Amino acid sequence: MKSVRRAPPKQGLWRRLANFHPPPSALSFKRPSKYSLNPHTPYLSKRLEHLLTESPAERERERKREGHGRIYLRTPFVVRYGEFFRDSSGRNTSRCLHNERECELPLVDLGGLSSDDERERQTCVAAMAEASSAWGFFQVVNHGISRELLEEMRREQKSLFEMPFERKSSCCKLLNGSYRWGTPTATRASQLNWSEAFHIPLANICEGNEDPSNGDEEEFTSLREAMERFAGAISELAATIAGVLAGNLGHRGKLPAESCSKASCFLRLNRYPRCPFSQEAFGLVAHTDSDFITVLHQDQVGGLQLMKDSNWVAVRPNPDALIVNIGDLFQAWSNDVYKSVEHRVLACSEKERYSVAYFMCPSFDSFTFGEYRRQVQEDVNATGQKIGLPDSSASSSGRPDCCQIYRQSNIR
Ligand SMILES: O=C(O)CCC(=O)C(=O)O
Ligand SMILES: [Fe+2]
Repeated sequence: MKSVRRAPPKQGLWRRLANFHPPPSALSFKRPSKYSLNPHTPYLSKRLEHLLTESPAERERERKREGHGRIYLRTPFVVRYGEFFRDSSGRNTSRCLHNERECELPLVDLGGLSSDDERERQTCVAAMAEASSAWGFFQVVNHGISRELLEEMRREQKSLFEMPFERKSSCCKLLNGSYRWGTPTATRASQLNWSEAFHIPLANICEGNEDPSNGDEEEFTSLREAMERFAGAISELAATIAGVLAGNLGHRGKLPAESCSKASCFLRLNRYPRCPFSQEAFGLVAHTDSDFITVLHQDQVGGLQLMKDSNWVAVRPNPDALIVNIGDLFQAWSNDVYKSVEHRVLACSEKERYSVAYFMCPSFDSFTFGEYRRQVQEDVNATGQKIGLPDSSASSSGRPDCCQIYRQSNIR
């Protein structure tokens, strides 16, 4: 496997990828390094320690209190990051992020793909291709994933996040090392993700319960089964969509989807806790996805925004639809025909929000996805941006986050 050569700025990996129409290849994937849970300042740590070790009964009491309006006071997010939202006099600062225009994303009925009528099929393909170029995002209905499966996945996701804070970081083989919360490197509100997530390679999900000595595994059987079914269905959907979009560009042979292995694709379970500083906090800061294509199942709370014609627009949730977006690799692979568009999630004070994202990350003959991620990270560190992205105005300091480099945007 050749290593990735550092390319000069302006050309960089991005341009090389753009001219690269890859045959599928074996993928060597490197697991993400273990997430550090302890970026806490000393004067907060004692309190946090207490929070981390609170008993289930204590958590229950806390939940009840939340229900009676005494919310947020002791959550790890507030303890760790509350100081970002106070000015020097100790007052809460306030800046409103919530007045963006709401939009209806292009909606594609995937039923058209299996139509006997060739024109109908072509209309469906054209709608996806058009949206991928003009928006980088679209919604799909009649996507073939049953409502039951989506609901089951959401139920399992919720009970997973219900676990005590400390358990989430080290609970079992299935999840170990995949939990992250907040943004350990953040030094101000604009860099902070007010969210927690499990970022799980498909290989982990499909491994099965191989180590019966690990008592935790049993507890997660229903989660694993739901994830396995969900991952199977959503990866098939992503491969179909990627194949159709690649076919539309004239790539009829081996498609990138075929070079995806279970080790190179991820499920990311996101939870956005209620946030007392929602006027100025991000659930997820502005970023583009570094993968090939992402398929997202979100709940009805809302908060996802994307960049359209240099403005942020809010995506109105549609209960029947999944959201598809183009990642950096697909933009490069398509010679910029399809766009990897910046998006972000706003925090919400009223309701917590859940989403599940599937990241399709193929590999190529000359480099692995892990190498690609490292190169992107180097580019971000050296130049402040992902080389070749259209928006060069963002001042950034990114960090690799499996499938993403979060670009710290100029928004204050
Ligand atoms: O939760 C969402 O709506 C978006 C999630 C996302 O952009 C991501 O995980 O990369
Ligand atoms: Fe994303």
